[in-house]
Amino acid sequence: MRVVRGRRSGVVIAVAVHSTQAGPAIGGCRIKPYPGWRDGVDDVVRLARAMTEKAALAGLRHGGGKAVIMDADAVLDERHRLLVLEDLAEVITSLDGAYLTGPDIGSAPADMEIIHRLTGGLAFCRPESSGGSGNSSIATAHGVLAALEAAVDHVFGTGALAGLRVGVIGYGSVGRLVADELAARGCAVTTGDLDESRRATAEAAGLTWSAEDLLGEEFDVLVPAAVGGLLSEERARTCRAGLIVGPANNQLTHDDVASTLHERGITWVPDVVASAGGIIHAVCREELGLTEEETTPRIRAIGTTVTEILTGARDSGTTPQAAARDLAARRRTAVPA
Ligand SMILES: NC(=O)c1ccc[n+]([C@@H]2O[C@H](COP(=O)([O-])OP(=O)(O)OC[C@H]3O[C@@H](n4cnc5c(N)ncnc54)[C@H](O)[C@@H]3O)[C@@H](O)[C@H]2O)c1
Repeated sequence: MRVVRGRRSGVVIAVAVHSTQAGPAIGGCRIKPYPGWRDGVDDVVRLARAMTEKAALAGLRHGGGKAVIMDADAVLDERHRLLVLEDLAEVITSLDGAYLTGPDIGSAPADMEIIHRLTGGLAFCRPESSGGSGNSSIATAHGVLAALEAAVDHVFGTGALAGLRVGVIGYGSVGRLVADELAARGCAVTTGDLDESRRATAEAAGLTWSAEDLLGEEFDVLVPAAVGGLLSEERARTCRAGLIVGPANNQLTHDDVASTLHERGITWVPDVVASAGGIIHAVCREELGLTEEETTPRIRAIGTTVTEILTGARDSGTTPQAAARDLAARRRTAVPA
């Protein structure tokens, strides 16, 4: 773990490397404000740990890591942003290849191009025009859909999506792709976003827009596609969805929430599985040199992993979270594909 105040930017940067057992740690760079630097450090540690599980479950030769840039107001002008990226690149370089970064909340492929250049290649998801795999949202959405199809099959005993009532929390880059695709497949999709300006696009795609708290509404499937930490103990006790599966990282405020959901008969697919499409795409395209056609089945395999986790949880009477951790540990010690 490195926590520094950037000598150029003055901004606090934390980089956590949780594991390099399977290979270099991989995980995005988050730029957002935190109440205090300790909150940012707590966040980076949780996120890095989740990345280790995500990489193991995805069968990647990587461990988990994460970077957070604790920008006071999360608005960096171009000049300041460059100074921050130079400071981050310096930290990444000092880790001697143990950590590879990528985009996350607040950072983008253009930032990765700069870090890639400054670190001699230690960043994923540069723009396609620069030889990278670009924005990961499409691949992440494909992975969520693969996870959702498998989970629907497991929970409702049918792979048919048409007619399901689905709530999508957050109509951003990934949420929009997932919501629109589900609507196109005949689901009754309700979505909502703090950003009301997205409403017209959603309604044009045939979705129902809701300003209500979707966690309290009745759905067959709930897709958390906004920020992490929406599922607290209290919300888990009142949630009325049959199945929860979505891309938001670190959806649970605490591990115990997984037990509460389980006891209430709500199937929760761990986000470390459902959100892995983007990272699988980046590694397959940029590191393994696979084509899009060769990469797609690797993303679709998220569905097989979901089935394995949910079946394992049912057979052993544990939560999907416990089953996912167990499977991640087994895959980490096996030789990854
Ligand atoms: N983009 C990827 O490839 C990727 C990969 C893995 C995980 N994720 C995770 O998936 C989630 C969505 O990612 P994204 O790239 O679509 O982000 P995004 O910023 O494009 O979209 C998130 C949307 O959620 C909205 N939002 C925030 N808080 C909300 C709330 N409380 N209620 C309703 N809406 C709210 C925002 O206004 C925004 O429109 C994030 O948690 C992200 O960390 C994304």
